[in-house]
Amino acid sequence: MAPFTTLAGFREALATAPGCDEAARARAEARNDRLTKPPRALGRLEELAIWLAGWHGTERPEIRQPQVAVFAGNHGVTARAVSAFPAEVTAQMVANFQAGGAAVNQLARSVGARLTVHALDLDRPTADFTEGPAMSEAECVAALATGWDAVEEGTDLLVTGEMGIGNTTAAAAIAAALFGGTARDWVGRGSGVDEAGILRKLEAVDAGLAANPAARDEPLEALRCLGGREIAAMAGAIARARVDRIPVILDGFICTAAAAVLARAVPGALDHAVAGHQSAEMAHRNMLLKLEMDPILTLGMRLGEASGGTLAIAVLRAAAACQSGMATFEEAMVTG
Ligand SMILES: O=C(O)c1ccc[n+]([C@@H]2O[C@H](COP(=O)([O-])O)[C@@H](O)[C@H]2O)c1
Ligand SMILES: Cc1cc2nc[nH]c2cc1C
Repeated sequence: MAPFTTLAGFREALATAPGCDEAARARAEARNDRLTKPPRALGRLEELAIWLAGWHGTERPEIRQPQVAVFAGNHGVTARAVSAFPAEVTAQMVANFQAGGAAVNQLARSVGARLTVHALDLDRPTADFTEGPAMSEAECVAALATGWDAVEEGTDLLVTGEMGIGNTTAAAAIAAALFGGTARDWVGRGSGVDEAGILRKLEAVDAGLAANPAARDEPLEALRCLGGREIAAMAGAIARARVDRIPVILDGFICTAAAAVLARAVPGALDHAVAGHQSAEMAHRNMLLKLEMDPILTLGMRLGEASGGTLAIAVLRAAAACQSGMATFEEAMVTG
């Protein structure tokens, strides 16, 4: 069970998390130097393998039990017509995930990952954040705890993702609160809203920032006041993974906004996380730049539901396979 009952308690749990296994990381680096390839010829794969080694605590990491956790929530701000789709689609897509018919089901199967789906109070949307906080502290803590508890025993790589009509508006508002700027800097098309919808999103984000001044001062207040339950749950799962030294692959724009809350709340909170991909959502690139994260894939995806992060499991697994399975120069008797 989650070891916190307040936002301050959550922050404390995250702040006292251990770092990676530095000795294992150093051994992995030394092993990588002896593998049969010119130095750094595997590019980013080498960096990813060494990072994974540190969090797995072994110079030969292996991904055996990847978990893809998808969280769903509904947003009061959808009353302001900020999405191309109606709010009912959130619950309908949860049913689709459960029946195996969504993109993420196919992607998870193709990389051999276990998919878990977590619907958070879909019949009780958050409050419209243009009028005040989206969640009470108790609601936000409950959503963080759902995410925390969703990480399964034995998981050795976690991907977090979401489903929530209206949540690109919430994520844009969180980004503006954390990184500064106005709605213009962070609002994009989401699931495909038209020009008039973009104007309503811009108005909603600016109104949300004005109605929730504390959001700019305290990252967890940004989450509570502007976020949604699925966004808080992703933050909870990512934090739990940090505490248990489980590496994480982030998905797209909304997932990165959830992660950014943690990075702003506690320095080093995302040391165990990599960006799985860069979404086509306009401001995702800038959010990743602010977090100094280099996405593994850039495929023009903007689906959410953990899709891009799940695909990146294949790259991490390949990186681990090279690090762990390649022969050294001595073993293969190759002149180094
Ligand atoms: O992951 C992304 O970068 C991403 C970009 C645009 C849209 N989405 C998905 O679309 C939904 C939110 O879009 P919207 O237009 O309703 O705010 C939500 O279910 C997300 O999973 C996801
Ligand atoms: C159909 C649909 C599927 C999704 N999957 C994740 N977000 C989504 C948003 C929509 C609208």
